[in-house]
Amino acid sequence: MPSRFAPEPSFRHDQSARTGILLCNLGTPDAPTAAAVRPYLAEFLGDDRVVEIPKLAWWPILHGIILRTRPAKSAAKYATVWHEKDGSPLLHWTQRQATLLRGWLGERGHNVLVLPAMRYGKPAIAAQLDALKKEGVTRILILPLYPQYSGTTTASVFDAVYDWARTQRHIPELRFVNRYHDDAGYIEALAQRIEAHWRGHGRGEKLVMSFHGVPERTLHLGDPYHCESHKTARLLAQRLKLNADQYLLTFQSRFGKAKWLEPYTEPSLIALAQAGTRRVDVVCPGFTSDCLETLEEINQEAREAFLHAGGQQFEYIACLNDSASWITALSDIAQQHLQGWPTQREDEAELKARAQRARAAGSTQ
Ligand SMILES: C=CC1=C(C)c2cc3[nH]c(cc4nc(cc5[nH]c(cc1n2)c(C)c5CCC(=O)O)C(CCC(=O)O)=C4C)c(C)c3C=C
Ligand SMILES: [Fe+2]
Ligand SMILES: [Fe+2]
Repeated sequence: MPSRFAPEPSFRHDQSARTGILLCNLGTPDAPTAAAVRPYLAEFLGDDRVVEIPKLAWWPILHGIILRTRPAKSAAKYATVWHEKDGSPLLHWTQRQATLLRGWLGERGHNVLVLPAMRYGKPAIAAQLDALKKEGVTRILILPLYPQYSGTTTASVFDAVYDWARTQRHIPELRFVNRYHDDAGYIEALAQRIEAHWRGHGRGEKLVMSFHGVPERTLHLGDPYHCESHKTARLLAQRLKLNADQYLLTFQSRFGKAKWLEPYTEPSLIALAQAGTRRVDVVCPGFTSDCLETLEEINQEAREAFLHAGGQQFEYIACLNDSASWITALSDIAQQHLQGWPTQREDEAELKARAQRARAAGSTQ
């Protein structure tokens, strides 16, 4: 009788257990074309963590309207940020973070595999979990690249991992990182990014911290995202010694007609320009990598709106990407959650020796 579980390699007594980290981000299309954006959007907007409207009502809107019109419009925007050699900025930075994280943990003596994964599109979470297992990984830390927990993002990554686990006979040990919105290293990495920009370009009258939005309803239903975004902003402002009128927290990327978290980024920038603010510096602390939402929506569309409304100078401050202070922070966060797992090279050597001793003892009995 065929098994409903994925085939397992034969169990090997002498195989040493390895640890892996899955660095998860949102996802991106394969190319900046309508044909490539359509399946990506179908997967993304078909996720009931992202759009909570009952399927019976949502499916005709998604498939009958949105997926007929939005892919071409989104593709045109993706084309403006797509890198000739590296492709999607989101994928590029996520891959780079995975490579650097493995290297930095390696320098600290940890022998761990680190793979990047995307919740929508490729490399898919299930495929990367399969790849880790193939490498003999038996413990996996799921590390989403979302500092603030949201049901729409963090929980959706976890869903994909649980779905994969349902297909496995031999499930690896799993750990999940929910959040690091108030982690001292993450705040420090953001502060250093901003200070470096100020050193090179001077300082604006207002620092606008723009976070991705979510429907306001989710806040009233218990989602911590709004509060965690506010805490990140407050800690960052404290670290930069900003008083309340020197910075502003806003939410961007509204989708659909429902009310999302306020204040909205673009109308706030227009209001600032109209009130006489000549220069703004804009940073996106909730995005650990530059992507469509930061490079196009903020650095192109929002810039245009601010300048059009009478603003004089718009400074976009790049995301954390592969900055050294961010990779250090990410390594610290990972290390904190790896505690108790034998990832140090000497731990592994000790485990191997113990297994050999046990085998030798067994053979004499
Ligand atoms: C439909 C509702 C959406 C919710 C809720 C949402 C939450 C959310 N998203 C991010 C991070 C990213 N979103 C990105 C793109 C993007 N987001 C939505 C919609 C929602 N996001 C859409 C439809 C798109 C695709 C582009 C478009 O057609 O407008 C991206 C960029 C991806 C890229 O390839 O560069 C990121 C990153 C967060 C953090 C979040 C909730 C907190
Ligand atoms: Fe989004
Ligand atoms: Fe957007």
